[in-house]
Amino acid sequence: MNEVDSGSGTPDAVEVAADAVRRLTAAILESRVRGVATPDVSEKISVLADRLEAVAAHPRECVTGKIGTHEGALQRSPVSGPKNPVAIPLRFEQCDDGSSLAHTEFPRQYQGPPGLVHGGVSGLVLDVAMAVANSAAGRAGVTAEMTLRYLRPTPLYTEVTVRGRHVRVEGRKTWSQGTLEVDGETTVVCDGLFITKELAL
Ligand SMILES: CCCCC/C=C\C/C=C\C/C=C\C/C=C\CCCC(=O)SCCNC(=O)CCNC(=O)[C@H](O)C(C)(C)COP(=O)(O)OP(=O)(O)OC[C@H]1O[C@@H](n2cnc3c(N)ncnc32)[C@H](O)[C@@H]1OP(=O)(O)O
Repeated sequence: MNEVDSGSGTPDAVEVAADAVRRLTAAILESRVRGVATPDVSEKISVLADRLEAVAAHPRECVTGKIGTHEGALQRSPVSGPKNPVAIPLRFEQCDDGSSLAHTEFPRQYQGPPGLVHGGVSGLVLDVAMAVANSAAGRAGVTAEMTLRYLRPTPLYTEVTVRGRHVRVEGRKTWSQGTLEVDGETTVVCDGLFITKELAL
Protein backbone atom coordinates (compact mmCIF):
# COMPACT_ATOMS: atom_id res chain seq x y z
CA MET A 1 0.00 0.00 0.00
CA ASN A 2 1.45 3.38 -1.03
CA GLU A 3 0.60 6.79 0.34
CA VAL A 4 -0.59 9.17 -2.38
CA ASP A 5 1.71 12.19 -2.29
CA SER A 6 -0.42 14.99 -0.92
CA GLY A 7 2.09 16.39 1.53
CA SER A 8 5.76 16.93 2.18
CA GLY A 9 6.00 14.88 5.40
CA THR A 10 7.20 17.72 7.62
CA PRO A 11 4.54 20.44 7.42
CA ASP A 12 5.79 23.72 5.95
CA ALA A 13 4.67 27.18 7.18
CA VAL A 14 1.69 27.22 4.79
CA GLU A 15 0.52 23.80 6.02
CA VAL A 16 0.87 24.89 9.67
CA ALA A 17 -1.13 28.06 8.89
CA ALA A 18 -3.77 26.04 7.01
CA ASP A 19 -4.13 23.70 9.99
CA ALA A 20 -4.50 26.65 12.38
CA VAL A 21 -7.24 28.13 10.18
CA ARG A 22 -9.02 24.74 10.17
CA ARG A 23 -8.95 24.66 13.99
CA LEU A 24 -10.14 28.25 14.09
CA THR A 25 -13.03 27.43 11.72
CA ALA A 26 -14.21 24.51 13.84
CA ALA A 27 -13.85 26.57 17.03
CA ILE A 28 -15.79 29.54 15.60
CA LEU A 29 -18.73 27.19 14.97
CA GLU A 30 -18.82 26.11 18.62
CA SER A 31 -21.53 28.00 20.46
CA ARG A 32 -19.42 28.17 23.64
CA VAL A 33 -16.87 30.28 21.72
CA ARG A 34 -19.35 33.13 21.40
CA GLY A 35 -18.52 34.30 24.89
CA VAL A 36 -14.80 34.64 24.13
CA ALA A 37 -15.14 35.87 20.51
CA THR A 38 -14.83 39.37 21.84
CA PRO A 39 -14.19 42.31 19.51
CA ASP A 40 -10.52 41.98 20.54
CA VAL A 41 -10.21 38.37 19.26
CA SER A 42 -12.24 39.11 16.13
CA GLU A 43 -10.07 42.17 15.43
CA LYS A 44 -6.85 40.12 15.71
CA ILE A 45 -8.16 37.54 13.23
CA SER A 46 -9.26 40.29 10.83
CA VAL A 47 -5.82 41.97 11.02
CA LEU A 48 -4.15 38.69 9.99
CA ALA A 49 -6.63 38.25 7.11
CA ASP A 50 -5.96 41.81 5.93
CA ARG A 51 -2.19 41.24 6.07
CA LEU A 52 -2.27 38.05 3.97
CA GLU A 53 -4.86 39.39 1.54
CA ALA A 54 -2.65 42.43 0.86
CA VAL A 55 0.14 40.21 -0.52
CA ALA A 56 -2.01 37.44 -2.05
CA ALA A 57 -2.57 37.27 -5.79
CA HIS A 58 -5.90 38.54 -7.07
CA PRO A 59 -8.40 35.60 -6.95
CA ARG A 60 -8.65 35.60 -10.75
CA GLU A 61 -4.86 35.13 -11.04
CA CYS A 62 -5.02 32.19 -8.63
CA VAL A 63 -7.58 30.27 -10.64
CA THR A 64 -5.88 30.82 -13.98
CA GLY A 65 -2.38 30.21 -12.58
CA LYS A 66 -1.01 26.73 -13.28
CA ILE A 67 -0.82 24.27 -10.38
CA GLY A 68 2.06 22.52 -12.12
CA THR A 69 1.82 18.91 -11.03
CA HIS A 70 -0.66 16.27 -9.87
CA GLU A 71 1.05 16.44 -6.47
CA GLY A 72 0.48 20.22 -6.43
CA ALA A 73 -3.18 19.64 -7.25
CA LEU A 74 -3.49 17.15 -4.41
CA GLN A 75 -1.75 19.52 -1.97
CA ARG A 76 -4.24 22.30 -2.77
CA SER A 77 -7.33 20.10 -3.21
CA PRO A 78 -10.38 20.95 -1.07
CA VAL A 79 -10.39 17.32 0.11
CA SER A 80 -6.78 16.13 0.41
CA GLY A 81 -4.84 19.40 0.49
CA PRO A 82 -2.70 20.03 3.58
CA LYS A 83 -2.15 23.55 2.15
CA ASN A 84 -5.91 24.18 1.81
CA PRO A 85 -7.61 25.26 5.05
CA VAL A 86 -10.97 24.14 3.61
CA ALA A 87 -9.65 20.56 3.24
CA ILE A 88 -10.18 17.97 5.97
CA PRO A 89 -7.39 16.98 4.87
CA LEU A 90 -7.61 13.34 3.77
CA ARG A 91 -4.43 11.29 3.22
CA PHE A 92 -5.15 8.71 0.54
CA GLU A 93 -3.32 5.45 0.18
CA GLN A 94 -3.27 3.38 -2.97
CA CYS A 95 -4.02 -0.28 -2.25
CA ASP A 96 -2.41 -3.15 -4.15
CA ASP A 97 -5.66 -3.74 -6.07
CA GLY A 98 -5.58 -0.12 -7.34
CA SER A 99 -8.31 1.18 -5.05
CA SER A 100 -7.88 4.30 -2.91
CA LEU A 101 -8.27 4.26 0.86
CA ALA A 102 -8.37 6.95 3.56
CA HIS A 103 -9.49 7.19 7.18
CA THR A 104 -10.79 10.40 8.69
CA GLU A 105 -13.12 12.06 11.16
CA PHE A 106 -15.30 14.88 9.89
CA PRO A 107 -15.24 17.94 12.18
CA ARG A 108 -18.03 20.42 12.83
CA GLN A 109 -17.56 22.57 9.72
CA TYR A 110 -18.80 19.70 7.49
CA GLN A 111 -22.09 19.33 9.35
CA GLY A 112 -25.40 18.96 7.52
CA PRO A 113 -28.15 17.64 9.81
CA PRO A 114 -27.19 18.10 13.48
CA GLY A 115 -24.27 15.79 14.34
CA LEU A 116 -24.07 14.36 10.80
CA VAL A 117 -21.88 14.91 7.74
CA HIS A 118 -23.47 17.07 5.03
CA GLY A 119 -24.45 14.91 2.03
CA GLY A 120 -22.76 17.23 -0.45
CA VAL A 121 -19.51 16.90 1.50
CA SER A 122 -19.79 13.10 1.26
CA GLY A 123 -20.14 13.50 -2.51
CA LEU A 124 -17.12 15.81 -2.68
CA VAL A 125 -14.94 13.35 -0.77
CA LEU A 126 -16.10 10.35 -2.81
CA ASP A 127 -15.48 12.21 -6.09
CA VAL A 128 -11.82 12.60 -5.11
CA ALA A 129 -11.56 9.01 -3.77
CA MET A 130 -12.71 7.76 -7.19
CA ALA A 131 -10.43 10.24 -9.02
CA VAL A 132 -7.40 8.99 -7.07
CA ALA A 133 -8.23 5.37 -8.01
CA ASN A 134 -8.81 6.37 -11.64
CA SER A 135 -5.54 8.26 -11.73
CA ALA A 136 -3.66 5.20 -10.40
CA ALA A 137 -5.16 3.20 -13.26
CA GLY A 138 -3.93 5.82 -15.77
CA ARG A 139 -7.52 7.00 -16.31
CA ALA A 140 -7.36 10.60 -15.05
CA GLY A 141 -10.32 12.63 -16.23
CA VAL A 142 -13.25 14.79 -15.25
CA THR A 143 -16.44 13.80 -13.48
CA ALA A 144 -19.45 13.64 -15.83
CA GLU A 145 -22.02 12.09 -13.45
CA MET A 146 -22.32 11.00 -9.86
CA THR A 147 -25.21 9.10 -8.25
CA LEU A 148 -25.21 9.07 -4.48
CA ARG A 149 -27.16 6.72 -2.25
CA TYR A 150 -27.29 7.70 1.41
CA LEU A 151 -27.93 4.41 3.20
CA ARG A 152 -27.25 5.49 6.77
CA PRO A 153 -26.28 8.72 8.49
CA THR A 154 -22.53 9.46 8.63
CA PRO A 155 -21.71 10.97 12.05
CA LEU A 156 -19.23 13.77 12.76
CA TYR A 157 -16.19 13.07 14.98
CA THR A 158 -16.32 9.33 14.26
CA GLU A 159 -13.82 7.30 12.22
CA VAL A 160 -14.98 7.04 8.62
CA THR A 161 -13.32 4.80 6.03
CA VAL A 162 -13.27 6.28 2.51
CA ARG A 163 -12.75 3.99 -0.48
CA GLY A 164 -12.67 4.52 -4.24
CA ARG A 165 -12.21 1.97 -7.05
CA HIS A 166 -12.60 1.96 -10.76
CA VAL A 167 -15.15 -0.54 -12.03
CA ARG A 168 -14.96 -0.65 -15.84
CA VAL A 169 -13.82 1.33 -18.84
CA GLU A 170 -15.18 1.84 -22.35
CA GLY A 171 -13.38 4.22 -24.69
CA ARG A 172 -13.00 7.54 -22.83
CA LYS A 173 -15.54 6.53 -20.16
CA THR A 174 -14.58 5.16 -16.76
CA TRP A 175 -17.21 3.97 -14.29
CA SER A 176 -16.06 4.05 -10.68
CA GLN A 177 -17.52 3.55 -7.23
CA GLY A 178 -16.79 5.17 -3.89
CA THR A 179 -18.04 4.34 -0.40
CA LEU A 180 -18.03 5.76 3.10
CA GLU A 181 -18.07 3.24 5.93
CA VAL A 182 -18.57 3.60 9.67
CA ASP A 183 -17.95 0.62 11.99
CA GLY A 184 -17.81 -1.69 8.98
CA GLU A 185 -21.21 -0.54 7.67
CA THR A 186 -21.57 1.35 4.41
CA THR A 187 -23.23 4.72 4.95
CA VAL A 188 -22.89 6.23 1.44
CA VAL A 189 -22.35 4.66 -1.99
CA CYS A 190 -21.44 6.79 -4.99
CA ASP A 191 -21.40 5.61 -8.61
CA GLY A 192 -19.42 7.90 -10.87
CA LEU A 193 -18.85 8.28 -14.58
CA PHE A 194 -15.60 9.97 -15.56
CA ILE A 195 -14.49 11.07 -19.02
CA THR A 196 -10.80 10.81 -19.77
CA LYS A 197 -9.41 14.22 -20.48
CA GLU A 198 -5.95 15.75 -20.36
CA LEU A 199 -6.01 18.22 -17.48
CA ALA A 200 -4.03 21.41 -18.02
CA LEU A 201 -2.35 21.55 -14.62
C1 LIG B 1 -8.31 19.37 -7.35
C2 LIG B 1 -7.98 19.25 -8.79
C3 LIG B 1 -7.35 17.95 -9.14
C4 LIG B 1 -7.15 17.78 -10.61
C5 LIG B 1 -6.69 16.36 -10.94
C6 LIG B 1 -5.28 16.26 -10.63
C7 LIG B 1 -4.60 15.20 -10.45
C8 LIG B 1 -5.04 13.80 -10.57
C9 LIG B 1 -4.28 13.09 -9.56
C10 LIG B 1 -4.85 12.42 -8.66
C11 LIG B 1 -6.30 12.47 -8.56
C12 LIG B 1 -6.55 13.22 -7.35
C13 LIG B 1 -7.40 14.17 -7.20
C14 LIG B 1 -8.38 14.59 -8.19
C15 LIG B 1 -9.31 15.41 -7.49
C16 LIG B 1 -10.48 15.74 -7.91
C17 LIG B 1 -11.10 15.35 -9.15
C18 LIG B 1 -11.99 16.45 -9.51
C19 LIG B 1 -13.02 15.96 -10.44
C20 LIG B 1 -13.85 17.12 -10.82
O1 LIG B 1 -14.36 17.81 -10.01
S1 LIG B 1 -14.01 17.45 -12.47
C21 LIG B 1 -15.06 18.90 -12.45
C22 LIG B 1 -16.48 18.57 -12.71
N1 LIG B 1 -16.66 18.10 -14.03
C23 LIG B 1 -16.63 18.93 -15.08
O2 LIG B 1 -16.44 20.12 -14.97
C24 LIG B 1 -16.89 18.30 -16.44
C25 LIG B 1 -17.53 19.31 -17.37
N2 LIG B 1 -17.88 18.65 -18.61
C26 LIG B 1 -17.00 18.53 -19.63
O3 LIG B 1 -15.89 19.03 -19.57
C27 LIG B 1 -17.48 17.77 -20.81
O4 LIG B 1 -18.86 17.74 -20.88
C28 LIG B 1 -16.91 16.31 -20.81
C29 LIG B 1 -15.38 16.33 -20.80
C30 LIG B 1 -17.45 15.50 -19.62
C31 LIG B 1 -17.35 15.62 -22.09
O5 LIG B 1 -17.13 16.52 -23.19
P1 LIG B 1 -16.26 16.10 -24.47
O6 LIG B 1 -16.58 17.11 -25.53
O7 LIG B 1 -14.85 15.89 -24.14
O8 LIG B 1 -16.81 14.68 -24.88
P2 LIG B 1 -18.26 14.26 -25.43
O9 LIG B 1 -19.31 15.24 -25.09
O10 LIG B 1 -18.07 13.87 -26.86
O11 LIG B 1 -18.51 12.95 -24.55
C32 LIG B 1 -17.68 11.80 -24.64
C33 LIG B 1 -18.55 10.62 -24.30
O12 LIG B 1 -18.97 10.75 -22.92
C34 LIG B 1 -20.39 10.80 -22.84
N3 LIG B 1 -20.79 11.76 -21.80
C35 LIG B 1 -20.32 13.00 -21.61
N4 LIG B 1 -20.90 13.55 -20.56
C36 LIG B 1 -21.75 12.65 -20.08
C37 LIG B 1 -22.64 12.64 -18.98
N5 LIG B 1 -22.76 13.69 -18.19
N6 LIG B 1 -23.35 11.53 -18.75
C38 LIG B 1 -23.22 10.45 -19.56
N7 LIG B 1 -22.38 10.40 -20.60
C39 LIG B 1 -21.68 11.48 -20.85
C40 LIG B 1 -20.86 11.24 -24.22
O13 LIG B 1 -22.17 10.81 -24.47
C41 LIG B 1 -19.83 10.57 -25.10
O14 LIG B 1 -20.17 9.20 -25.22
P3 LIG B 1 -20.07 8.40 -26.61
O15 LIG B 1 -18.62 8.44 -26.97
O16 LIG B 1 -20.55 7.01 -26.30
O17 LIG B 1 -20.94 9.14 -27.58
